[in-house]
Amino acid sequence: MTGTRGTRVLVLNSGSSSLKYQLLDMRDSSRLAAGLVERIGEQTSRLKHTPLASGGDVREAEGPIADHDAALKAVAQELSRDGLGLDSPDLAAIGHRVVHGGMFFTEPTVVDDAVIAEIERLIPVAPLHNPANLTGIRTARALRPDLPQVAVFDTAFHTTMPESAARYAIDPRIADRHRIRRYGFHGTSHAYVSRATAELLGRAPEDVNVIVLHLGNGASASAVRGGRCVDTSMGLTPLEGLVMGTRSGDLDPAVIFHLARVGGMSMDEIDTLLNKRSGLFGLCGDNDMREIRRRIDGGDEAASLAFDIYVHRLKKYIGAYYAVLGTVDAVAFTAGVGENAAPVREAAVAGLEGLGLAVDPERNAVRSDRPRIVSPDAARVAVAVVPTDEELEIATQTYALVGKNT
Ligand SMILES: Nc1ncnc2c1ncn2[C@@H]1O[C@H](COP(=O)(O)OP(=O)(O)O)[C@@H](O)[C@H]1O
Ligand SMILES: CC(=O)OP(=O)(O)O
Ligand SMILES: [Mg+2]
Repeated sequence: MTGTRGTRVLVLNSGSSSLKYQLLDMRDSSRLAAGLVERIGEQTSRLKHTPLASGGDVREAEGPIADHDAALKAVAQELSRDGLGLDSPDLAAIGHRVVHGGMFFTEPTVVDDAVIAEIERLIPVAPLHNPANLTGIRTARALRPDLPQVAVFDTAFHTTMPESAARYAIDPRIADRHRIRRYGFHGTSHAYVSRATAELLGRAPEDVNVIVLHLGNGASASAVRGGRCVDTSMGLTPLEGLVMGTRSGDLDPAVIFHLARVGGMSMDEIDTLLNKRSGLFGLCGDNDMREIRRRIDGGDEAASLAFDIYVHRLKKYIGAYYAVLGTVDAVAFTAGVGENAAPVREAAVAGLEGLGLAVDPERNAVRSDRPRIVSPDAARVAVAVVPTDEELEIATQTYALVGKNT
C-alpha cells in the first residue's frame, strides 16, 4: 500500500462493448464525474462525459475507439480536462466491476498478479464480460501502478446460496472437475437493492425477505432471505434464467444438441445465437424495451409476443422464489427495464393477487428516480421500484477495503 490519503474512488464498469465510469468523493459519496463509452470496437463509438463537480456541459464525442484500453485512455483524458485526472493525489483507489469471480472470490479484493491470473482463468465462463474487465484492470494499473485497484465481483453476493440451489443435478465428480455450478451474477446490484428495499420498508435487512428483479440488458432474479442470497436465476454463466435483451435465458439443454446434430451448427455459432441473437432481439429484432413498447402500441404482433414471453418467464421466477422464501415482504424491480417500464411491472404481477401481489396503476405510472412502493397500501407484499446503483456500491466496498488496508 502506498499510504495514499485520497478520498476519491474511480469506478469502472466494463461491459462487452461499453465502459461506464463514475468518480466519487467518498467523504459524502458525491459524484464528481460520470460517463459512458459505447459501441467500443465499432466505427461509431461514442463517449459521453458529464462533469458533475464543475456543473459544466455534458461533452459527447463520436469516432472509432478500438478497444477497452483506448476507451479508458479517452476517459482519463476527459477527466484530466476537468482537473480530475488519474494522476490526482486525491484518488484513493480504482474499483472495478468484475463479472465472474468463481468460488474463489467472496469479497472485494485488492488486485495483484495472482488475482489477475484467476480472473483470466474464468474467461471461458464469462466470455462477454471478463476479458473487458481485465483490460480495464490492466490499463488502469499501467496508468497508476502505485494505486490500489480493487475488484468487486458480481458473483460474490451469491456465494451464500445453499448447495441445493447452487448445484446442477449432474454427477458431482464431473461438476467439481470442471467447476460447474450455479454462480449467479449482478450480485452487487442484488445486494444493494435488497438492502435499499429493506430501508424503504423501514426495516432491518436481516428481518425481510425480498425478491429482486434486476432487468437491464442482462436480467436476473434473486431470492434474498434476511439479507443473504438463497437463490438466483443466472447460473454457470450469465445465460441462464430470465429472457434478456439478446440472451435466451432458460431452455431445454437438448436444444443445443439438436441445433448441432440436426441444424448442423457449430458450438461457436450456437453460443453466439443464444448469447447475442436471442432474447427480445431474437424474438422480434429489437432488444430495447422502449422500442418494443412503441411497436406494441402500433399493433406489432412479433413485439407483442416477445413482450408476453418476457413477462411469462418473469412471472414464473416470481412464483418460484415466493416458494423458495416461504414468506415474502417485497418484490423489488430494478435496472433499466425494471425502473422504467411500468407495463412490465404491471404484467409481471397481474393475476398474483392470491399471493398478495398487486400494483396500484397510478403509483406504478409515476416516473421517478427515487425508491418507491407501487402496490396498494393494503397489499400483503410490497411491490417496489428501487433504482440500483452498482457504481456507488462498488465505490463503497472499494473505499472500505482500501481504508482497512492503509
Ligand atoms: N424509459 C424506458 N422504458 C423502458 N425501458 C427502458 C427505458 N430506459 C431503459 N430501458 C431499458 O433498459 C435497458 C438498459 O438497462 P440497463 O440497466 O442500463 O442495462 P445494462 O446496465 O445491462 O447495459 C434498455 O435496453 C431498455 O430495454
Ligand atoms: C452479468 C451480466 O449479465 O451483466 P450485464 O447485465 O452488464 O450484461
Ligand atoms: Mg447493468
